[in-house]
Amino acid sequence: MNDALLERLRFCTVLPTLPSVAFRIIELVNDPNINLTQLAECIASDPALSAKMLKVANSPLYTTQRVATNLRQAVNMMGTHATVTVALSFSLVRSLSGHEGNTLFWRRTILAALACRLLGKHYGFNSDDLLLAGLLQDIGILALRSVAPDEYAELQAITDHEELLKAERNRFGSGHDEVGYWLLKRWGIPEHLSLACIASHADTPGHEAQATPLTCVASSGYFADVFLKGDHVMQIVAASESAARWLGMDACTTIAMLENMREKTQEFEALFDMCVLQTDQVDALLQEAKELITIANLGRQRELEEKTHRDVLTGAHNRRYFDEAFKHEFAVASRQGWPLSVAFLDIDHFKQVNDTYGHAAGDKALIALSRIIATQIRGSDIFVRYGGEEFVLLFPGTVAEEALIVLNRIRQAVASYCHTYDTATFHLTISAGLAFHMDEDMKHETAEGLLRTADNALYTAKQNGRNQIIKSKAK
Ligand SMILES: Nc1nc2c(ncn2[C@@H]2O[C@H](COP(=O)(O)OP(=O)(O)OP(=O)(O)O)[C@@H](O)[C@H]2O)c(=O)[nH]1
Repeated sequence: MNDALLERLRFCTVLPTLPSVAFRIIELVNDPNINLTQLAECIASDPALSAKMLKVANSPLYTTQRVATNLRQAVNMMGTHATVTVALSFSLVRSLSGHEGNTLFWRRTILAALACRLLGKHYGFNSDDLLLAGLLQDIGILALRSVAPDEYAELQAITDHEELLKAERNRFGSGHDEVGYWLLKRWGIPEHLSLACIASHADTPGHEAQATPLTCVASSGYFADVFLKGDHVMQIVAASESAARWLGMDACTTIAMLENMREKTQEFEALFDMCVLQTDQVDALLQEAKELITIANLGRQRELEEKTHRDVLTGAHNRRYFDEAFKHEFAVASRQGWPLSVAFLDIDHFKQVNDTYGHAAGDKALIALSRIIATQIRGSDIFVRYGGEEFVLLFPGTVAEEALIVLNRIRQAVASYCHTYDTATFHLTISAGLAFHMDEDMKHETAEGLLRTADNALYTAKQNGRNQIIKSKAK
């Protein structure tokens, strides 16, 4: 930490300090032989804290079937560790918040602590430790305010937390993260908790996103800001980004966490005797954010699916898509007795195009041809690049005669199209074999069998001189 600031902190007589009960509790935290009786006695010495502990033990946050009617029972029910951390949390907030309970600082601190607790629960960490770490993470702000009240007052207008930290570093040489760490060490707070101050402002995770108690603290401030700042949707985006960066949490889970926070806020307000939420707009905004994220996710998923189902060169469906779709259409047609026409298409003498004009000209021709075919079919028809210069057309719900009309239309459109490449122009033709499924005399046992019939018909079309469609004969 900056030396000059350290000097000022050391000699400051009004630094925030904890009530004596909190110091005794810290001593107990560091004592490996701590027992529940000692702890209960320590808390009992502070009537306000005792009442609070009883309230906490019976609150929905610590739901158990039993009700604690006295402090001893409450401490027994919560166990040593939870009692220590919760008692420390409350005595800390009570003594430090003083008369300024509802300032932005305390509202953000309480909300961030709530976020820490819920994140801890979500990832299976000790949620009481995380609650306390969340409460402690910005304690350095109080220290800086005590040491330089006038100078700090000038930073008061900065509402963005990261901007505030930058301004502190400019003004004092160190920010509230380092100052907080120093203060907590001085109080004797265990290292795993005091590190929360530093973690809350680490620049980057330094490793791949991974949920740890410290990365929970690091993202908790962003969760709190969703409820505090005017531009909620931007804050939801920031919370979602930070949760992804630190914890690897997806956007839907982030929204669910925020909803959970919203639900639990009232209980928290009651426990800390503070009013932290000032707007009921949050509900509507969370709903809106949820819808936006769902739509974005669906869009992304569809885009991805589309990409994996399409041939890159021509945009036609690919073989992987066809295998699934064909199996499905064949099964539906067989079950319902619906007609299904299938055509195998092949470009005539395509090798000559490559050999004469080059592979790039062949590619361009494949693209043009695919466009022609795509414009001649219905949305329910399935156009597939089966491989190389071979294509398959599936016509669900279409009898062979209708499919034949479409195929001839395609054949004519292809034949009349003039391809250009550099200065060269050329024409192409296609041949196709058509097979049909579901008439009494044209039933196929399997999808593969149906495709084979179409392939055989294509072979006949080639044999017969190309540029023609052959409809397979009834068996
Ligand atoms: N440019 C280009 N050519 C391809 C692609 N895929 C396959 N081909 C070519 O398509 C040609 C197919 O040739 P063949 O199977 O001999 O058939 P054909 O010349 O069309 O003759 P017929 O089918 O008998 O009328 C080969 O030259 C392949 O290299 C591709 O993606 N791009």
